[in-house]
Amino acid sequence: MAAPPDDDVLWARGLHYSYDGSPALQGITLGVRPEEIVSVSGPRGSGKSTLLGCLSGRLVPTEGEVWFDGVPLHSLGRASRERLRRDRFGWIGSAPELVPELTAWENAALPLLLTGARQRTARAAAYEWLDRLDIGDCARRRPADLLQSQRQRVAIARALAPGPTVLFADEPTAPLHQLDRMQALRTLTSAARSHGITVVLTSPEPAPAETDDSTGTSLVDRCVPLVDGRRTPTAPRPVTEAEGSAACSLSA
Ligand SMILES: Nc1ncnc2c1ncn2[C@@H]1O[C@H](COP(=O)(O)OP(=O)(O)OP(=O)(O)O)[C@@H](O)[C@H]1O
Repeated sequence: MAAPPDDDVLWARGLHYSYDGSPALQGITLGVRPEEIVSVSGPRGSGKSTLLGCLSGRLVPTEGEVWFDGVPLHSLGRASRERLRRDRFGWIGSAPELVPELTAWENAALPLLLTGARQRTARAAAYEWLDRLDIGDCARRRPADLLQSQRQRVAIARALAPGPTVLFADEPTAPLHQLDRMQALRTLTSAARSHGITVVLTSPEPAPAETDDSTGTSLVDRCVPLVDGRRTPTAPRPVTEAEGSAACSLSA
């Protein structure tokens, strides 16, 4: 078995995944460099969520390999995989799944508390991220008292507060309005960049949201288009602003 390239923090080769015999991924190979922000795009059912699931250790591929930082995720036992996910990965889903009984800061602090951090440390980190995401004044409110866009920011704070090496975000802006979408994506990508966090996110088609309307710049470094569980040709990296938006829209 060939070792993964040294310069990729996350590397997958020949990934296949089937649901009850129906193929969702059909031989995906993909490398992600440290601190890179990659968007996996494609139409509904193209396998984006399944790919993210396999890369993040939520799903075990039917066939193929996933390596993270030199560790073969695909062959780890369940307990080691869960530990690695907890300690090194962050996850944001398309719906902000917050604990309704907890306040915003308690939700954001939860993963840190679960890894044994002291309450004071977890609270400080939670407040810091909520502030950074411009929702510090919502810290004491419960999810039901927040707007959807604020809840999604709490979910982003919760994913970033433990300082993951890789953040996986499955259509993180899907439930938001167009304006909130761009802002949430800008917030997420700039927070990740400033903290050296690698990001793999999925983006639906049509209307990938990676190009910042206000500046015309691409918020992601690279788009990986999928169709029917396979990669389609993609732009070389690093992409320029024009290439970034073209690569995303071409794959529609
Ligand atoms: N839990 C499941 N059980 C059975 N089939 C599934 C399941 N999840 C996904 N699939 C199927 O696998 C294929 C890929 O689905 P996947 O959700 O990964 O695609 P996607 O690109 O993320 O789609 P969407 O944008 O709709 O979320 C689809 O044909 C889908 O119907």
